[in-house]
Amino acid sequence: MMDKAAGALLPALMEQAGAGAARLLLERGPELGLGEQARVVVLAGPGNNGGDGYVMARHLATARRDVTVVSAGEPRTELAKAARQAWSGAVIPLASFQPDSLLHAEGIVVDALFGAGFKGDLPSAPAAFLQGFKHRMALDMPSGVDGLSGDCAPGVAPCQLTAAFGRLRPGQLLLPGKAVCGVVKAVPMTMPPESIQAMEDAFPAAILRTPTEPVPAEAEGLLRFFHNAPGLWRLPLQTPLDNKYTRGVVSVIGGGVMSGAGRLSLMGARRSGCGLARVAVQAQSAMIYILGAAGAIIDELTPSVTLQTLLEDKRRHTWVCGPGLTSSEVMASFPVLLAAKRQVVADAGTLDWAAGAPEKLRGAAVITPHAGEFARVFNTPRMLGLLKRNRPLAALEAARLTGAVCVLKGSDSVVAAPDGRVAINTHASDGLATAGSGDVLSGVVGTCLAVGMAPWEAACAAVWLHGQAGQAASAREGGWPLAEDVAAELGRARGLATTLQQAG
Ligand SMILES: NC(=O)C1=CN([C@@H]2O[C@H](COP(=O)(O)OP(=O)(O)OC[C@H]3O[C@@H](n4cnc5c(N)ncnc54)[C@H](O)[C@@H]3O)[C@@H](O)[C@H]2O)[C@@H](O)CC1
Ligand SMILES: Nc1ncnc2c1ncn2[C@@H]1O[C@H](COP(=O)(O)OP(=O)(O)O)[C@@H](O)[C@H]1O
Ligand SMILES: [K+]
Repeated sequence: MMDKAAGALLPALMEQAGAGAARLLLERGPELGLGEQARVVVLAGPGNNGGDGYVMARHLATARRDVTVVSAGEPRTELAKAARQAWSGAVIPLASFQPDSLLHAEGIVVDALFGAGFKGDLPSAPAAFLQGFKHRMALDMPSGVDGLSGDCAPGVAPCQLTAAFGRLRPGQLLLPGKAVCGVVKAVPMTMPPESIQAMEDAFPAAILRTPTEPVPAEAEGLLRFFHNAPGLWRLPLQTPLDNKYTRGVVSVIGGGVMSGAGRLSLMGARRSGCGLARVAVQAQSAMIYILGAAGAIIDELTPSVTLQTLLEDKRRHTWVCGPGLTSSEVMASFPVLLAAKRQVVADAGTLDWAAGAPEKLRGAAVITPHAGEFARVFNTPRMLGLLKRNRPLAALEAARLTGAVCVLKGSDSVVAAPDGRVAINTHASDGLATAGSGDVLSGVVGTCLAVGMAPWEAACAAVWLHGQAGQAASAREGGWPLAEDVAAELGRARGLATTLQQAG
């Protein structure tokens, strides 16, 4: 709960939000196709989002813009009431507003109906009102979008521009919300640390912390969001004292039948900078790995050299288990690795092996399901519901059920740790939607773990490196890279990450 002193800061925040949103509209109106004299209609809801709308209207009027406020309900909060009072223009009840075809085509509606406080179904009259306009700008969120998950209620009117207040919200970055926010622009807000805390208290857990922002002790263990970027984690730099072992050893369980996935994972690990990568594979299938990667060591499994034998080498602490593996290959390796207390990245075949039985993954350091794999492992109605409507919570719950960090892959990957940290990754490329790109990622996670990073930081770093490599490979290949092209960019991605993390 917010204390009194923190509460006293909120009117100033609303003033900054409304003034900043007005400035944003004035600056970006021409890009939205609005003329100099375009009329602005603010649809104000009953909460503080509506309050922001009244403040914005006041600033637009001061800037001599033609602005009309339409009310979709009397203000209910003290803040919104004060903002309403400070607005000296008329307020037209929604039911009395007269439609006007010119206004609808050439003006813009500001969606100040609901923001972070939206719950349930979108009322049809205000939703239809918003939809009637050609141009729309949202304050905080387009009404009907859940600020935490990006879930959209039926009837959401997509906006071309969304003003984010001080901080981004998860729902502005996660699909489907991201798709209806249009361009999201942060309205800078001067916030002393007390106001950051006040905002967090006002909207629990639904703003994104920047990488360098400290987490207050009382937030430890609670759900909290971060934007994934260098600085949130730190990759080790190269030093003259390095040798291949200090850079980390990654071992991959190689599939006997489907070798491509394991080879891509190997490539991901090597290209992202591990000092040594090895593959453990049944002897009869070893040749493809031997011919495919001159710099890797291939350990041929025979009745006399078993996985247990390889595990006697304590330097081989990090393993990738899953890409290209059949269930029997997983059964013969994954439990053995866990019993030997190794750090394991569980992907692909290992996830399929754990279908309907997430407890089988307990002991893994990181799991990397895409939505289909997630649905197979966590197949209860509750988890399937979360997967559909709240990916951050789905990933968090998966992390808590398995004790592993969960990377829920997609165009908006989320990385959740059992302790409540959830990173949202927006640094990626559609070019990554190509077969084998996830296999590459599992190898990168392996490298980040092998070099000594903690599992959540390792997974976040790997997702960012993979995203950066995806962007670079897409640029190089005209938008259509292969997984191999993505892997080829990982060294440069790591170089960039280390530069950026030092700058941050
Ligand atoms: N307090 C602060 O520090 C700041 C708040 N800000 C604004 O405050 C907003 C959040 O304010 P609130 O918590 O008041 O929430 P909202 O203004 O988003 O909405 C809450 C109101 O809408 C009603 N409501 C919610 N869902 C409904 C539905 N489906 N049908 C009908 N009525 C529904 C609720 O009963 C409540 O009256 C943010 O989105 C942001 O715009 C900004 O001013 C920035 C600073
Ligand atoms: N549209 C997209 N934008 C950004 N990243 C994407 C997109 N589509 C897929 N990805 C990323 O590409 C990878 C695909 O992994 P996965 O589905 O496991 O593929 P595969 O099994 O073929 O290796 C994941 O890391 C995912 O986050
Ligand atoms: K809104």
